[in-house]
This record gives sequence, structure tokens and C-alpha cells, in this order.
Amino acid sequence: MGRQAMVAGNWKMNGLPQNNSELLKALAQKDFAQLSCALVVCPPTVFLSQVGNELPAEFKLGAQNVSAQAQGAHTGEVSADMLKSVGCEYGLVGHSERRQMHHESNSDVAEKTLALLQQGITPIVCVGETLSEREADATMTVVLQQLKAVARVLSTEQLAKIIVAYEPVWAIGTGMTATPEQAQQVHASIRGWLREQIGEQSDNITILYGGSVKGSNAAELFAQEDIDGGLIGGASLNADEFFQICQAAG
Ligand SMILES: O=C(CO)COP(=O)(O)O
Repeated sequence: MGRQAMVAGNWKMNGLPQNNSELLKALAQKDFAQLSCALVVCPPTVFLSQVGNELPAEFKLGAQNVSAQAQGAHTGEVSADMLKSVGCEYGLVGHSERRQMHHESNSDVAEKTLALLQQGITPIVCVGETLSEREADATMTVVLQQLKAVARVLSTEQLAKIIVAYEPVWAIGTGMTATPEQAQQVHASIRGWLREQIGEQSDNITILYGGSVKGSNAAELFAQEDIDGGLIGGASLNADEFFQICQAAG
């Protein structure tokens, strides 16, 4: 298997310059160099430069969102080339909080994914079902609709470059983690679908799990065949907890 394990911290709308520095200093105390997984932090846009400057060497910088537009009259938006100019190598797209609170559609997410790829930034495409969708047995229908919209606007080569983050909405910030078996089932189905699209290259696509991952449950999740690491919210704001999660990814 050629795929890269990864742990990405999504700080969401948390932090101020002083807290950011403290957290990054605490991370710098940890021996991340012993790990082989890729490490990413996604701070709020306004702190990308600061965090980029203070980030321990083992980490890469990621954005939480991007505009689908290249430039122009889009007040408040930030384009992919702007993100690139401050050192972003990764970008989240389609986080459920953006889908739900900012009404991002599947096709909006697809356009954002393309905008990142066009700048050489690796998109981390977030997908996942709500509790009512799971209860209605619609998990894979929803997840595949989200992915199909992305695949529609990408070439096969571009599709092979994305990272997928499966984040069941009901598990985000709730303390209600998907069981390793529940998560693995969805991850395996995602990989199966990717295989139909791009063949064996799907084996190289990193598929992260997100939703209440903690130091105490990371190892059993990451031990699953198709779970290649995590996208971490709350626990990424605590250096001890985050390091423990990264250790579980190896
Ligand atoms: O949304 C998430 C990461 O993007 C997960 O958040 P929590 O880890 O806080 O549940």
C-alpha cells in the first residue's frame, strides 16, 4: 500500500495570536520527528501566516476553506492562490459546518476542490451523513452524492490527488464517535467507489476519519484497514492529546 497516513488538526474558529504561539510551542516540545505520518494544521485563515512561521518543521499548513473563484468582487473570500502565497499545501473543503451553516452545496464543494488542485494545493474533501440520514440507511447514498459531484468536475488524474475525510455529522463535537467497524464500513465503500473511478490508484488515496477522535480512541480507529488517519477538531487544540492521536497513526 502506497498511501500516506495523516493526522490533520482543524482548529475551526479557535485561537488568538498568543494562544496559537502557546499551542505551537507545546507541539514543538513533542517528538513528532519519530512519526512517519504526515502532519497538518488548519488554523483560521487570518492566522495562516503566523502559524506558518511558528509551525514545527514536521508540520504542513492547511486552510479551512477556499473560494471557488480566482479573484475579483467576492468580499470576504480568499482564493486558492492567496492560500498558496502564505504556504498552504492542504485545504479543507466541504466541512459539514460549512455545508450546514454556510449552505455550501455539493457542486460548490466540487468547484472549491478544483480551485485548490489548480493551485497545486491538496484538497481534503469532507463528506458525511447526518444522524437522520444514517437512521434512514442513506449513509452511502449521501456520501457518494457528495463524492460524485467532486468527481464530475475533476479529471481522473486530479481525482487521484485528493484526500477524503469521512466525518459523520452526528459524531462531530458530540463525543459520539463512530465505532471502528462503522467507520471502516464507510471507508471501504468509499475506496471501492474510488476504485471504480480511478482503478488501482485508489489504493494510494488517504481516507481520514473525523468526529470526536481522541487520544483514547484513535488507535482502534486507525487500526482499521481503510482508515488512514484522522481529521481532528477539539482534540487538536491540546498538544498532549494531539500528539497521542498522531502516535496512534504511526
Ligand atoms: O469536525 C471535525 C474535524 O474537522 C471533528 O471535530 P471534533 O474532533 O471536535 O469532533
